[in-house]
Amino acid sequence: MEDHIRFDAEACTLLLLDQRKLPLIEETFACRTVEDVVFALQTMVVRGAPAIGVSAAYGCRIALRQAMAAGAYWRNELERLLSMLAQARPTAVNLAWAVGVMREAGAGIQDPRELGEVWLALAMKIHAEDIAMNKAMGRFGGALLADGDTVMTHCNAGALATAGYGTALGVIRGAVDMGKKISVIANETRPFLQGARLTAYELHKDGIPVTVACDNACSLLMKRGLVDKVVVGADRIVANGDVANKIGTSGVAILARHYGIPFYVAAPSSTFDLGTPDGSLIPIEDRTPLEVTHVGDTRITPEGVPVFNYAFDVTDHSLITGIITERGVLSPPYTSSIAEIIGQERRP
Ligand SMILES: CSC[C@H]1O[C@H](OP(=O)(O)O)[C@H](O)[C@@H]1O
Repeated sequence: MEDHIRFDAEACTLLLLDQRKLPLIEETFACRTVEDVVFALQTMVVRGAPAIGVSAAYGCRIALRQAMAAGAYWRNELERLLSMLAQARPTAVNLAWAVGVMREAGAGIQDPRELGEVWLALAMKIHAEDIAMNKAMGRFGGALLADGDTVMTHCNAGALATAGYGTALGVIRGAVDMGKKISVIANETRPFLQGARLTAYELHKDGIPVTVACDNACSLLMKRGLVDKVVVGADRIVANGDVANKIGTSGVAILARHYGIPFYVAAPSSTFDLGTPDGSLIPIEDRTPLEVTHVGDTRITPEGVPVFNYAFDVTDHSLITGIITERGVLSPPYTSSIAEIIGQERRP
């Protein structure tokens, strides 16, 4: 599934597999303007921290084409569009990282045509490198899984959340590629159901045994010894190893610690934010109530009753057995292992 994000350079159009409609409908959503890209990010046509970063990189190229219409003022218009893009979703650091990398590469280039060529090449490099990083994570992480393991995941950290192959699901795929028999329990992950709809879709297509579980079955499944390890993705990992990920992740981590089950996080270096010292400072996206009050078009809560819909939570670094990256597996104390292995160098 390495083609769910495509860029038509001639039409300067980003083509996305519409993840809102999976698994029942496979449909492409075309982004011809920055507004289209922002809409796709905010409504989760495309979602998942690395996939958001790759899409934003192509979004910068679209912003340049759009800004050219402003004539002599194209730089001002470009900056307005880039700022709009960078603010589309607040928690996944990959979005700001990708726009920042593009801005840095374009600094000092006066000719918009030259800038367009540089940005297209860089966006394609970010895209290709994400797949390569996923496969490296698969090798490092796959070695941590034992033949016959049942691994619990939360949300979707697969090919659909990245440029292809996946972070947490990349670890699963890496172990399978090593000849290990791995089964997966995919937490459905209310309210957007990334686990039930997207992880199950990906793994079933790959022929990897997957069972969907209600989010609130987690403790029972662990207590009954049905979970050997947990592997999840991340949206932002900060300097002390605290991890922002899909809402519910911290609860899974607390239960895993209670039941003595190893809890791993898989993420590329582009998901690290060394400028933020701890997880209390990570912005948590607060999404539309409609995702909670409705299932599809059907209302399930009474009119007038408020709901919480925080999209992420923060797992304390003390609950994490290891952080799997494309540069190796980080072990506690994370403040030093992150500084040593990830460091400041996170450029593609
Ligand atoms: C490859 S990790 C992706 C990460 O992003 C997901 O959030 P969302 O579906 O809202 O973009 C989830 O937290 C995943 O772990």
